[in-house]
Amino acid sequence: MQKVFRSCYELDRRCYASYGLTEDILMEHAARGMAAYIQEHFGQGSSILIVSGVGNNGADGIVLARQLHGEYDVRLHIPFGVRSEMAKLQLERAEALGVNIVDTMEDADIIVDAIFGAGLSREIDEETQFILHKLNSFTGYKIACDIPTGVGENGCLMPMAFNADVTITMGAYKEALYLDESKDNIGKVIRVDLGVSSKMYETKSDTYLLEASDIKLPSRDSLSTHKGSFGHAAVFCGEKEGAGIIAGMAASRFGAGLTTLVVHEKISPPAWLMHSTVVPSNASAIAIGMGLGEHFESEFLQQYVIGSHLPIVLDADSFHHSEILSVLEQKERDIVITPHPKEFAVLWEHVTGEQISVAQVQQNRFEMVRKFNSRYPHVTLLLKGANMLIVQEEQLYINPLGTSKLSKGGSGDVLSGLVVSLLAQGYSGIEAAIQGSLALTLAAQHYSGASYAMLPIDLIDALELLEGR
Ligand SMILES: NC(=O)C1=CN([C@@H]2O[C@H](COP(=O)(O)OP(=O)(O)OC[C@H]3O[C@@H](n4cnc5c(N)ncnc54)[C@H](O)[C@@H]3O)[C@@H](O)[C@H]2O)[C@@H](O)CC1
Repeated sequence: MQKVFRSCYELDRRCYASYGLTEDILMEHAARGMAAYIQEHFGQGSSILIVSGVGNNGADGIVLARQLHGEYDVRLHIPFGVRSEMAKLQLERAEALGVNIVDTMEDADIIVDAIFGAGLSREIDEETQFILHKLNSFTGYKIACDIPTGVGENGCLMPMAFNADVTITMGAYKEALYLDESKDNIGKVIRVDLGVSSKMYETKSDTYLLEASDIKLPSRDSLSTHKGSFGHAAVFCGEKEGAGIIAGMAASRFGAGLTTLVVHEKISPPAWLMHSTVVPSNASAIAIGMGLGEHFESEFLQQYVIGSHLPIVLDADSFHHSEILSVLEQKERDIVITPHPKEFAVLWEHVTGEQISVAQVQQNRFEMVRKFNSRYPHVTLLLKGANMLIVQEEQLYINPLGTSKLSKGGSGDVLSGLVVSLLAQGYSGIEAAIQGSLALTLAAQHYSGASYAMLPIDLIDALELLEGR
């Protein structure tokens, strides 16, 4: 798990004030990080086009040009001149060394975008957009310095951006790198140190980036166990029964000792899932909403969902049921909610009366989940998306490991099943959401078929592969 920050300017300032470092030292390390990546992945003599802007992001690019000059075929393009003191100083040094400064941009083995980074504060103008379109059309491997040009401080496109294969980010991970809208522009993210280790550079943060190594799979280490040792997940199966069945299968496959589908009428689930018209008395967690429709009577929901004290996962149709949403007020209960952006907009209107569009949710994902959390801090919210956001008690976790293989009906039902399974096995709400989301994304990564072909059952099967990875 890594810390994530909204901005690194304060962290840079601390390096100067507390550690006696200078901008020059930090910048030398920023460029060194990019140079090391290039030296590791590309042979000497490869051509590199570096496009530098007016400020310190541009200065990083100029330093990189100096560091690689002589070893690589470096071409430095500075379309708008230089403005910051550091950029001026770095340009003087590069010129003294004889770095090749070019007036035009041509394709190269490596394209480095150092036009705007953390300082981008408004939409980029047409000339910059023209440059970016040209850079994006080149075939060379694309590296963004710190943050791709055109990605704003909250991660939104302003209005378009450099399409990086890799973003080499300076000092610490930034929130701007994890908005769904710009995921394709960011590419892979690599963080580099700026002259002190990340432990010394970083301060406190309430936002974390989840990594594959954070997964903690359900433990079956003890030998003296029976099915009752691993909890009993009760999964409501509504009008579209397939959704509940998928969730039930995922719950069972992810370790729940018993899984029961709570049904209204007879269905034909797989033989290894039980079904019942009531929530079993020994259930240890429930999940409701997947394909629910209007299947269950109010009194039934009152008795088995709202009146229950069991840990609960609310998904899908739950967000359209104001009576089910009364569960959110229950502070003594582990509650995990797993809306996708459209469901979040519906939920938001229920809880605030304020109408918001899906686009508004998507452009303000971090802000929206924090606002929700300030109303319901005890509830674990998992906002689905290309980068899932999980929040509870002011702690926010980003799961960036999702893949487009998951963009298919049924993936969300699998997620609900994973989370209820973990709740049933005794995980807290926040741990169940974190671990369920990690298991989902890692299982998808393990699926080795074509990216368009994965079915929910493949995802459930891939859960088997997580142990011992
Ligand atoms: N201590 C430092 O200052 C360090 C800076 N570093 C680099 O410096 C970058 C930040 O540098 P800056 O703060 O100079 O910012 P940028 O270089 O990202 O932007 C330069 C300036 O452009 C102007 N600007 C903003 N939006 C614009 C727009 N749409 N059109 C035209 N002009 C616009 C702003 O005045 C901004 O300060 C980081 O991303 C990182 O790459 C790193 O070298 C680490 C150390």
